[in-house]
Amino acid sequence: MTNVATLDSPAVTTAKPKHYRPATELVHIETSTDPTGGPGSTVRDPYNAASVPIYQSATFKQPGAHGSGEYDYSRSGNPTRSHVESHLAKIMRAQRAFVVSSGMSALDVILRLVKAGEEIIAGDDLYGGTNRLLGYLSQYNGVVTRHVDTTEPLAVMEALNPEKTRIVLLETPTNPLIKIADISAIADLVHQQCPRALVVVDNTMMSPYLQKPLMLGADIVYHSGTKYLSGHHDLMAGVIGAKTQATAEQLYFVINATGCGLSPFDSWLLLRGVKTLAVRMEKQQDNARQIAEFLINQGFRVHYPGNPAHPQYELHKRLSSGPGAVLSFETGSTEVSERIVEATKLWGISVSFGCVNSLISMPCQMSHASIPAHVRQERALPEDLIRLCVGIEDPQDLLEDLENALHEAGALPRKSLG
Ligand SMILES: Cc1ncc(COP(=O)(O)O)c(C=O)c1O
Ligand SMILES: N[C@@H](CCSC[C@H](N)C(=O)O)C(=O)O
Repeated sequence: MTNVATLDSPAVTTAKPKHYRPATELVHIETSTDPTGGPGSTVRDPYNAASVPIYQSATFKQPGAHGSGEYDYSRSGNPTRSHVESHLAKIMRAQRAFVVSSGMSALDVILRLVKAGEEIIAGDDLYGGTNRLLGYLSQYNGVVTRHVDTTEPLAVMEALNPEKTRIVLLETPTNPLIKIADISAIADLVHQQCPRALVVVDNTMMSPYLQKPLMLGADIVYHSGTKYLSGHHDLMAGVIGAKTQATAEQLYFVINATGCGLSPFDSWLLLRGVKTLAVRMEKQQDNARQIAEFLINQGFRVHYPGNPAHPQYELHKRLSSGPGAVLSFETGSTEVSERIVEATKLWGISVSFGCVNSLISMPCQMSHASIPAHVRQERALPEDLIRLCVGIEDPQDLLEDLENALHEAGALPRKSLG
């Protein structure tokens, strides 16, 4: 059934997988010893291995001169990669999923669906690397991005151009200001006004455990698999979910043509990580709620969708099943923020998030440093912003370490805002 040289990728089935509750679904990997795959399974394992094997092979021998084997070359398809892709398709409620070498490479694959002269609409608060890639397309490929406030569906609507808009790219919550975009309302508007446009959601901060954008009207969802999906900062990966077979085929073509499919070993690591997503996310989120509450009580301006004072608290509750474990806060002084970051002992000073360890960073100097200072200023990204990515440690230790750092930096006591 495979046609690796052109559009279709190997090991694909149209069978509908059985759905369980989220924590069960993450652990339960469907395989079959049936040579035809079996119901709900896209990948067969002749030996019934309890852990999906790593097919560390670049090529696959063919049954004859005309090829026709299910796999021929790992750039085009690999059984370990197929396993994780079919598992993630089920979890994201996607028609098809693809795993690639990083979150940025997932976005790169998606953006290749846009031709010169067409336009992208994206947020004005978004990950620095995303901003950089969009800037590159504008400079070298003739694809302009209009940055708007995606917390306002009307702002998106006003930027839509039925002839030109090809992609509306949403991050929700945004990195690092944790703003929320109404995926459903925006998807409805876009589909009515620009039937050719695709609504693409970067769901990295939520993971499919907390939010499923394809069920909210998005056409494509992607994640940095480097973050929650793998959970241990021991690999780089990108995960794409497509709502329709037609979109999936276009994406697969680019992945095969450019060669960014995830390696067998990293596919295996990603699959192992995904199984514990529910327990990690529940614990990290629980810890994050406590940290946010502590900071709010100290009078800091905290950005966290679990905070009832967050301007889109109710909207986020409608879109997702939880606030997640990334928050940011302002201190009022870049120097004070630097001192806080450097005074922590348990919180690692590091970019990225979604790891079992807690991390602290200053976005303007780290993850978002590639956005020029004047653009950061125009977009009101505070230079003193501290981002916290909460891990699975004992929350009391995290709170004590943070409180000590705040004292050491001279950031406490502050007047409580109540
Ligand atoms: C929201 C968001 N999307 C995408 C990416 C890109 O992912 P990766 O680092 O895996 O390329 C990142 C971070 O790097 C991110 O924070
Ligand atoms: N030097 C890197 C910075 C990566 S930031 C990773 C992550 N998305 C985050 O928000 O912390 C780069 O230039 O991309």
